[in-house]
Amino acid sequence: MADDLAPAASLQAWWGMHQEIDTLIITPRDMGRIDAAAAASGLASYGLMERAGQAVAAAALRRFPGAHRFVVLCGPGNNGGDGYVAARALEAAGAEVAVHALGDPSALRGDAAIALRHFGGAPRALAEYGPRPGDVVVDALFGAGLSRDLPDEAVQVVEAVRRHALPVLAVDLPSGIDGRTGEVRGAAFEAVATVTFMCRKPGHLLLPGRTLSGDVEVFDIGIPGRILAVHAGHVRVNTPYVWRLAEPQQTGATHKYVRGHLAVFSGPATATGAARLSAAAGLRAGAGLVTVLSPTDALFANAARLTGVMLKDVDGEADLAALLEDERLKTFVLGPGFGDAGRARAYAGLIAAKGRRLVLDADGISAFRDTPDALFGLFAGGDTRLVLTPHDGEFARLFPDLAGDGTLSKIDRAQKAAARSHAAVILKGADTVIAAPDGRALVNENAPPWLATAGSGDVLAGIVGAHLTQGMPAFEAAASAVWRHGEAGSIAGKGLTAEDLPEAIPPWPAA
Ligand SMILES: NC(=O)C1=CN([C@@H]2O[C@H](COP(=O)(O)OP(=O)(O)OC[C@H]3O[C@@H](n4cnc5c(N)ncnc54)[C@H](OP(=O)(O)O)[C@@H]3O)[C@@H](O)[C@H]2O)[C@@H](O)CC1
Ligand SMILES: [K+]
Repeated sequence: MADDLAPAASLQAWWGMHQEIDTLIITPRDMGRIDAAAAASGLASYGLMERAGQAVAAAALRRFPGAHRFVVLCGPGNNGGDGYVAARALEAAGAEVAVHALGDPSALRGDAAIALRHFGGAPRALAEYGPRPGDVVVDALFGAGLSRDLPDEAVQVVEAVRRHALPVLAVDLPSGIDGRTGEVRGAAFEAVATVTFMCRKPGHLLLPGRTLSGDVEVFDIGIPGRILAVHAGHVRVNTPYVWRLAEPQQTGATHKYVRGHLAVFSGPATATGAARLSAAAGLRAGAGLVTVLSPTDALFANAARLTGVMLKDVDGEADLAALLEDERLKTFVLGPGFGDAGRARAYAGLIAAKGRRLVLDADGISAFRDTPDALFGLFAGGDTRLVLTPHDGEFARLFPDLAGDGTLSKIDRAQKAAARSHAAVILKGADTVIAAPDGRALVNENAPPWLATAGSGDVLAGIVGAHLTQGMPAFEAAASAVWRHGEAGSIAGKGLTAEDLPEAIPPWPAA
């Protein structure tokens, strides 16, 4: 089709070759591979630990100038090793330092054992730590290697530190946060700040890890970018960097039909507002033309409140089939306020059969709760033409097994769902994840908390539709829509209502 302006395959290749370190999100497993590859390339691994620990000490001194005492809690692995380096550096800076170890320090291996030797002091047992006012806790118990729930001894310290409201600076990750999923394993420190190395991990971006990590400082300990790039996986932060090449090109000569025609299905007379929000957002986000397709009984309700958006009555499959004869109608938004599940399934079937693109949201998603495979089959062939925009509840309707699998991270769930459904999936939340059927995934972080308001999802669906109908590939259309939606939330500001959002959608960022 003429709307395939940027072929998905070349964007995929670009993704593999251009890796801005700030955008990488690396799982603990891949970070382990990176460590191993760095060591195999001749990079002295203790040097990495030394730089990591020094960075932690520098952050502690900078952030907590009024600390009476730094209490460094060291675990049984390399996270503990970073802690011993930090303790040594803090002492060298003239600070008062107490070190407490989980487990037997003489059992430390490798670089962590070297770090303890350089520290030179004798750590006291973790259970002997008694919090005092003025303490700043440097948490080096567990980082990337946390493999099960925190041991009781550590849980007790987490609770004592919380009771005394002591500030915590976490090394790599707050202990208790699973770096792969962002979930809490038993208990976790709540850090004022976290110093991590080279790149952020999923646990820094996925909730609740995102909140518990506080400010995340990423420190470059000197692992070459070429090693990171080889093992970086397919997960990135959702920034314009990752989709800017797919932005719709607009010239002075761009005709409104070239910018694409978007159609949004309205619900019945009692539920028309959601579709109008989508339509208004679609127009503002750059669709050349937007039409609300309305049941006849809702025409007046819609007509009274639409400007700039066109209106057409569609009362069933025959009407829609006739409309689909118009090749310029490329993209549909189905679901906001739609209501009628049977009709939603029939409409989705027709749209798929005619090779059009579909944003399936809200009631459109729920309509397939008993027959998700039928939906996935509709869009199975060719380029990705379906975008699904579920929140967690809607996700569980289409993918109950994935929703119920506690071993999966939110990123894993979105990736598996995208592969299964042949759709770009926007798994919504404060930590929205966008995934493509080919395995690429993005975690979004620009949405302000007040964006979670009634109707906000309808606006997002409209922006996605606008991007699709301008020819963006589905994944890039979805990701950039989530980003612009987040920006709109910040621009509209605290106390916004969904009606404020379309006007606040910003222009495309400068390339
Ligand atoms: N990335 C980099 O480039 C660099 C990374 N560096 C640092 O290395 C850190 C990763 O080190 P790591 O792999 O040794 O893991 P870490 O978090 O110390 O824990 C592993 C130990 O804990 C144990 N253990 C696990 N869970 C447990 C539980 N619930 N309860 C009890 N025990 C448990 C586990 O025992 P096991 O599971 O084997 O029985 C093992 O002994 C990383 O976060 C960063 O700080 C820097 O030094 C510089 C370069
Ligand atoms: K830690």
